[in-house]
Amino acid sequence: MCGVCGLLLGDTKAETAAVDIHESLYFLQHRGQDAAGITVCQGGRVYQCKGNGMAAKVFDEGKRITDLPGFMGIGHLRYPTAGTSSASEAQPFYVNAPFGLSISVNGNLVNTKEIRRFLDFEARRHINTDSDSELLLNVFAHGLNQFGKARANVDDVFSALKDVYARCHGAFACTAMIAGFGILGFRDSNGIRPLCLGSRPSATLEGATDYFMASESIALRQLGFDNIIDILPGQAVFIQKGGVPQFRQIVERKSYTPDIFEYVYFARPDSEIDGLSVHRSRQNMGAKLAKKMKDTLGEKGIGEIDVIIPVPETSNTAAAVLAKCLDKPFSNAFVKNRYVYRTFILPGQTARKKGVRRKLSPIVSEFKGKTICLVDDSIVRGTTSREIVQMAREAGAVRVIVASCSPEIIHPHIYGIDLADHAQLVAYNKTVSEIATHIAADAVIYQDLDALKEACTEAAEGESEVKDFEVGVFCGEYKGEVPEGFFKLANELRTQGNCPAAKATLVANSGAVNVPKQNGTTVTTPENRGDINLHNIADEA
Ligand SMILES: O=P(O)(O)OC[C@H]1O[C@H](OP(=O)(O)OP(=O)(O)O)[C@H](O)[C@@H]1O
Ligand SMILES: NC(=O)CC[C@H](N)C(=O)O
Ligand SMILES: [Mg+2]
Repeated sequence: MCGVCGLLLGDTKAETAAVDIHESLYFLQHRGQDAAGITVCQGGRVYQCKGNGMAAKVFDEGKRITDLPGFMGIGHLRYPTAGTSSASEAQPFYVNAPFGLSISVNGNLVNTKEIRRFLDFEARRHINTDSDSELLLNVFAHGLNQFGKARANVDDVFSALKDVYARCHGAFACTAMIAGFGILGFRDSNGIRPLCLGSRPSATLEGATDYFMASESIALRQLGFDNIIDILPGQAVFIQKGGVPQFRQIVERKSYTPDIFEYVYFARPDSEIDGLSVHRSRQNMGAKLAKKMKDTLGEKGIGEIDVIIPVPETSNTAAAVLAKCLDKPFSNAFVKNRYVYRTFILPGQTARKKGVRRKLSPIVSEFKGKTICLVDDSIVRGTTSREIVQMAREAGAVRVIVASCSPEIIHPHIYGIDLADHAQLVAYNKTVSEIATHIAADAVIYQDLDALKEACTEAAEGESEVKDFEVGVFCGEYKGEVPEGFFKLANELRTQGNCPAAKATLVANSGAVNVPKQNGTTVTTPENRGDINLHNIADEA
């Protein structure tokens, strides 16, 4: 679930776009911890810095920003969900022809094999990595090139996007830059991945306006942007140098169904997505889960619970409301190590497991001799719940109930979350009591899907058009099309690819043909191969 952004300063002589973009990356960091990048443009020339690591590492605490001059640019934070974790797949991606195009993508494509074939044999464009985002950029570039012009106009840009929507299936929210011309934002026809736009008065040129797009509204607000609107499903916006936003419905909207996982886990609580407050949705999840607990455990069962304990950090909001609704004491009895970040989006199960113990530790006195109810936003692979149930017992809890703000996750996520194949999902093919046994809890209680959807729709700040969500992980019905044989192929490639660092699951989604094989000899994986990092100042360290 990457973070993307794009900025165009009203003062075209300004050279500080990278300063603001860099700042915004800190408000989007929770969406991707593996790689970060910024591409800017000054005088028609493109400058870029990107690499593996969090923003602070890649940009060396801001030092590199001075090497990135320009009045417009785009940024990216990567959580790899296709291709590999190689530094060459850090974004933004750049292609020189036509016009010097750069792109930042949040999302996943589901028909990469077909696109790769098209680009290879028909468009005859060279693809240098396993990333699906590089494919999307090249489809766009091919579309623009078809006009055979030395300079594109705004209509050309929108027309080329038609090709992107026609050929690239899946979910995506993208920011793009055309050197010397302007910045572009567009969103898939179901609005699965988020993107919003805001404006602020220019600080350096009177009467001029700066425009900024980002995955989450918090990044806009913290940088002083206002008048925030969501880009709509199938819609694009282009802001030409010195101009105002021009909107175009590129394809008909198929639905308006944002990914419910944004509200459950991904987004920051201080963001609003598609008119729904993430914070309020999580409060509602807590209230609805309290009701489900009453229905499941009855008065006696509820009476036995001594304390409600959140599993920091995402579930804090929901757990506090749940405790209030059940009239129970609430305790922050798991302390979150502030120097450890999100564990779910770490690459590799070993790192994730280690991450949980490093991140959470119990205040023993809060557990001793008690019946506790642990509240988490989701139970996916069960890595977190298995570890924390054990920690709670080690700390002296006599009974441990685990309550999840979202229902059982039994299907893979295919639109930009590395949410595994069925076999890795703890709830797959198990009854609730089998899940409890698996994570060594005395009981597990899950939110119902309808209640979760209501929790989100009831979080509208004013009007929201959103009445339904992408919920494929819970029910197996995805909003976008899923090509025939997609899961079978993904599973086959994943099994063959048995290559932890390269994240075989990701290779599966990329449509790449040469999956590394484990035959006892040392294999060159996409991970340890040298990268060709084109025009990247991060290499000059
Ligand atoms: O069942 P699992 O596979 O462990 O995945 C679910 C857990 O992972 C996430 O936490 P994470 O530590 O990533 O982030 P947070 O601090 O925002 O809660 C999520 O909030 C759950 O706690
Ligand atoms: N999580 C995402 O949005 C990832 C974007 C893209 N599929 C990548 O892996 O780089
Ligand atoms: Mg968590």
